[in-house]
Amino acid sequence: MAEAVVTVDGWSALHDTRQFDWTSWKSISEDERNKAIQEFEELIKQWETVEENKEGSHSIFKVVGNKADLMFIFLRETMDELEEIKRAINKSVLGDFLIPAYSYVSIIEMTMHDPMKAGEDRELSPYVKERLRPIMPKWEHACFYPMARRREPEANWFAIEKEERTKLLYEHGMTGRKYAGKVKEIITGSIGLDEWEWGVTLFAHDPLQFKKIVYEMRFDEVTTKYAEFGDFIMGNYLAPDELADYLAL
Ligand code: VOV
Repeated sequence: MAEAVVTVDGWSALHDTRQFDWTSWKSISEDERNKAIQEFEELIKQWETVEENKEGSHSIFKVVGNKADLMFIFLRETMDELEEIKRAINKSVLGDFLIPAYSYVSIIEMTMHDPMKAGEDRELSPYVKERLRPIMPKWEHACFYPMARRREPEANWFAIEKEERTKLLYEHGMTGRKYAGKVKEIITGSIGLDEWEWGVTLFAHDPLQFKKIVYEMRFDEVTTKYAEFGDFIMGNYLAPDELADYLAL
């Protein structure tokens, strides 16, 4: 029987996308709009303090397609904190206009089995610790999508030997390394938490790099043979001081 790989796990993640109710937003007074923005900016300041203390991380993106208007990504030590954040958004005045579109709940993970050093366990080095509790880069673009590994009779990821999985992930990692400095990734595990098995969050300065890396990886055996993909969502970074401009009419 194939052996499960032990994972090391880090911060919990909430990807929360919202449609913005522009029609209702237009119907309130400018004064009410300004108050709503100020209140939300205070909320963002609280999240910034958490990030400065390295107790979590957050980023907000303006979604390009019509799947949503905004994508919030939060990383926190506990699921309680993630639920509190969702509630705080919903209780805020701006929250009345942020209509839930889609969400994804997962936990940052790495395997203990080091694909770069087949047969060896990973040390809990400062590098690994940092990857499990990362401060998200404030790069211009992010792309999120959920994934699963195939469980077909002729291609069952969960039935092949650990050494084979390590080898395939090693090849995958080598493709990924070509994108150093261009694409940063956060892999979150969602088995038992959400519909798919992993969440992939990518950051880039140039969105073309998302297309290039995902295309190139389609030729890695781990993807060709074993990967299933959910919907992709792509957004442009919204800096905290841009919120008022974003909402201006
Ligand atoms: C930006 C580049 C980049 C780099 C360097 C990179 C490296 C690595 C390494 C070394 C490892 C193994 C980790 C561990 O836990 O030891 C992984 C793991 C994983 N990846 Fe990755 N990945 C990248 C990028 C990257 C992309 C673009 C994708 C999606 C496209 C595709 O076609 O899949 C992806 C997926 C995954 C997944 C779903 C997992 C979990 C797999 C599992 O089944 O367990 N990933 N990834």
